[in-house]
Order: sequence, then structure tokens, then C-alpha cells
Amino acid sequence: MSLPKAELHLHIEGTLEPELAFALAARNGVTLPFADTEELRHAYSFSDLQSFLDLYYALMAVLRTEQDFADLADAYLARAAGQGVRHAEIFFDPQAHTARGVEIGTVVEGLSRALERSEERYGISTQLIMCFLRDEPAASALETFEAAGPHLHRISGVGLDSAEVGNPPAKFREVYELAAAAGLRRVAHAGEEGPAEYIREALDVLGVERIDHGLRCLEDQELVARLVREQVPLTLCPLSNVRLRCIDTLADHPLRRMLDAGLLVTVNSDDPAYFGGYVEDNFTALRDALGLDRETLRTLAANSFKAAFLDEPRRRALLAEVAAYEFTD
Ligand SMILES: Nc1ncnc2[nH]cnc12
Ligand SMILES: [Zn+2]
Repeated sequence: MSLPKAELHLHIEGTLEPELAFALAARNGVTLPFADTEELRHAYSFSDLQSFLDLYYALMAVLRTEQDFADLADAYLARAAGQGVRHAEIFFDPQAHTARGVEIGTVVEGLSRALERSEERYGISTQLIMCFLRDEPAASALETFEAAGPHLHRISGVGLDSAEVGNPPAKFREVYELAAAAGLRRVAHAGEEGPAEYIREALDVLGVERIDHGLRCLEDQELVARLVREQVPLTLCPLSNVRLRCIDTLADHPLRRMLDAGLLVTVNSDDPAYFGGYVEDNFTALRDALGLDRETLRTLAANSFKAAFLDEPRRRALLAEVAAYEFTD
């Protein structure tokens, strides 16, 4: 049995494994520009965020029907269950699908079909977070929010992702105001490739409750002090950071320094099909690279539940499971 944990930074489209991509391509009559899964896997070598995003968006061509989205989410949940995940807050990118002629209702209803059965099947509670693509115009985010209107009862929050540099959080002030008025939770990617200033802007202008990545906060000690004081959760993704060359090697990852500074950090997988591991693989790789002891791993698991948008009884129950967990390896 694995250490119980929440996954708070997971793009469902980033869980599309090569085998499922080819199966969906065959089902939908889509031709992929790769001969087979092995050739596709060879393309998983990235120089930066954009080089990954190019492949990530291209492969989405195979996702067309509600059943495709349900199959994608179910495959993720089955794997997550094997990695100790007890709660998952799942990102999706509606504009990447509507731009291809797939309606937002197809995406949300398809994902929800799998999510609705997740507690019963896998013991994983779930929420959906709708992300806006920050390299698209603000008007497109507003249109997306409007199109999501009939499905908002299935969506817990909004997020901001895609190419960060040159697309500051403030560009999305209006749509975040609408989301807040609709009672949605707010998060945003900031400080992955972009500067520390974007983290401050996400907090001050968008009113976010969590920062996705946030790695570059370390360049601004005043900001670090604020994140510690306000206990703003940071959803770190260590294997992603190495694959997208935000850091050179896992041994260089500042996670331990961040914990020691008092930051509320969590460990997540981002796009596990592309970055070489799901969430527990991230825990294990960090443990091995940084020499983390069991109590530090327990702290990281507890942080994931502290940072989650859970109701208090379930948060308490899951924190109790973490406290009682007995390591066997
Ligand atoms: N790591 C990441 N950063 C920004 N946008 C993303 N979309 C999917 N993964 C992402
Ligand atoms: Zn991400």
C-alpha cells in the first residue's frame, strides 16, 4: 500500500499514454504523424515548455467523443489509485478542444462520466479545474467561461496554463473576476518559466488560492516570506521541471530548501505520460535524489491534503490516514 496523497497539479490531457493515443486514433480514424508507440515515445525529449506543448496539443487530435474523454480519465484514475492517490483535482484545457471543433460539453460530460464513478471504483474523490490557455487572447478565455456556463455545476475552479513567458496573469483579470463571482476556486500556473513577479500578480490581481509550480519564487525573498506567512500552497512537479529543463537534474531540485523555508509545498505529476512518472514516481524519485526521509515524505503527503479544496471532514479523515500510515520500504 502506498502513502495516501492528493494530486493537485495534473493535466488530464497530459495523461494520454502512447498506447491509448494509438487506440483512440484507430477508433476515430485519425492518422498520427508517428509510426507506432515506440516512435512516439522517442519524441518525448523536450528543450523547454513550448517544445512539450507543441506535441501535447498535437496529440489531442485523437480525443473526439465523450467516451474518449471518459476513457482518458478512467485510465488516469486507475493508475493514480495504484499510486496512493485518494483525492485528485484535475485540470483540463477546453480551448485546446473547442479550437478543433470538439464542444466543451463533450469534454466536461465525458470527463465527468469517469469522475462520477471514481470514489466507488478507486476510492478517489475528484474535482475538475478548467484552465484557460494564457497564450490565447483574454477574449477567448471569456468566451470559454461563457460556453462552460451550463456545465459549471461540474467544475470546482479555474486555472491558467500554457506558454507562460509574455503572458502575465493580469491579462486574465476579468475572467477570474467572473469565476470568483460564480463561486469557483482559483489557481494559476506562475513561476514555472516566468518570473517571480507573475506569482505576485496571480495572487494580487487574480486572487488565486494556490500557485501551480511557483519554483521561481526563490528569486524573490520578500515574496518567499509572504508565501510562508500566508501559507500559499505551491504545487511542485519535480519530474516535469527536469524534463522541461527548468532545473538540470533532480538532485538540484530546491524542494528541501523550500520545505526548510516553511513553504507549503506539494508534489505532483503535471503531465505524467510525457515526463516519465505519475505522482508516487515523483515522490520516489525525489526521495532517492534528495535523500528524503520518511517523515519528510509524510509531511509532503499531509501538505497535499492541507492544500486541497476538500471539505473539512474528508480533509481530517485523510490527514489521519497519513498520520497512521506505516512505511514498509
Ligand atoms: N507544465 C505546464 N505548464 C504550462 N502549461 C501546461 N499545460 C500542460 N502542462 C503544462
Ligand atoms: Zn501544469
